Amino acid sequence: MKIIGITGGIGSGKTKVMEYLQETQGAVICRTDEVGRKLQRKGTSCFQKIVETFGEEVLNTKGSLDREKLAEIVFSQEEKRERLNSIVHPAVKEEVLKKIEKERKKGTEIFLLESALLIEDSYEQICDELWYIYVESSIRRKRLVYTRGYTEEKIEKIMAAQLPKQSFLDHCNRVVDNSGSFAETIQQLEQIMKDLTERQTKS
Ligand SMILES: CC(C)(COP(=O)(O)OP(=O)(O)OC[C@H]1O[C@@H](n2cnc3c(N)ncnc32)[C@H](O)[C@@H]1O)[C@@H](O)C(=O)NCCC(=O)NCCS
Ligand SMILES: Nc1ncnc2c1ncn2[C@@H]1O[C@H](COP(=O)(O)OP(=O)(O)OP(=O)(O)O)[C@@H](O)[C@H]1O
Repeated sequence: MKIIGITGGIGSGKTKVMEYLQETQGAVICRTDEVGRKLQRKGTSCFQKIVETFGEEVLNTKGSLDREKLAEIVFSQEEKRERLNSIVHPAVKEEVLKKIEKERKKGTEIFLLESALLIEDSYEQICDELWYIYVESSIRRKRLVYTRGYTEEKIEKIMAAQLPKQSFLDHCNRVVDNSGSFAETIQQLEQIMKDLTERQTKS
């Protein structure tokens, strides 16, 4: 099974790329954002630790995590973000490793793992390749305001909490430039898949 890590800054199109490869290549996909969200549900051990660390003010009226409120805190204060990361990230990695084992046993050929934080969390050790989905930050800002209704301020703070372009370039094996139309991105993805198939045939 080939494990490919899909990374890049917020709003670079990682999910869109993964969904395309899921549809066209039958790849199995795993998003750490989603895994994290499940592990933070009311009543879980992560949830418990978050409430102990951040207090009940990060809960909504239903007693679940108020993600917007928590985002406000952790994207403004590095020390708080590190505390949240230290609660959530190890649990996410454990879950991801379980999923990988399950798919390996099923005979899955391509497993795609998506996160903005693959490099920080040393997923290089788990992935056979890392792909950097690159989009110029001004275009990412426009897409995030338009599609998610994020404020410019929120986007700025999240971007500041993520690695700069050069670090992604230093750690990734391939770069997909998704700044243009998605049709242009598809062309790059097809080229990469062709290269992967050729390498596999040769080895
Ligand atoms: C702060 C939280 C509650 C905000 O939740 P919300 O549902 O509003 O946003 P979501 O989780 O979809 O994240 C949106 C985007 O923000 C970026 N982001 C999220 N967490 C982080 C982080 N710790 N550092 C840098 N960027 C991050 C990613 O690009 C992500 O795609 C949530 O992001 C969180 O718990 N983050 C810490 C855990 C984490 O790193 N999760 C993601 C990978 S495991
Ligand atoms: N080439 C493109 N042209 C226009 N819009 C695009 C393109 N690629 C992605 N988008 C849009 O940009 C937005 C962000 O893309 P997506 O959600 O895939 O990013 P992401 O990298 O997964 O974000 P996050 O870091 O939050 O997980 C989405 O609304 C998506 O439809």
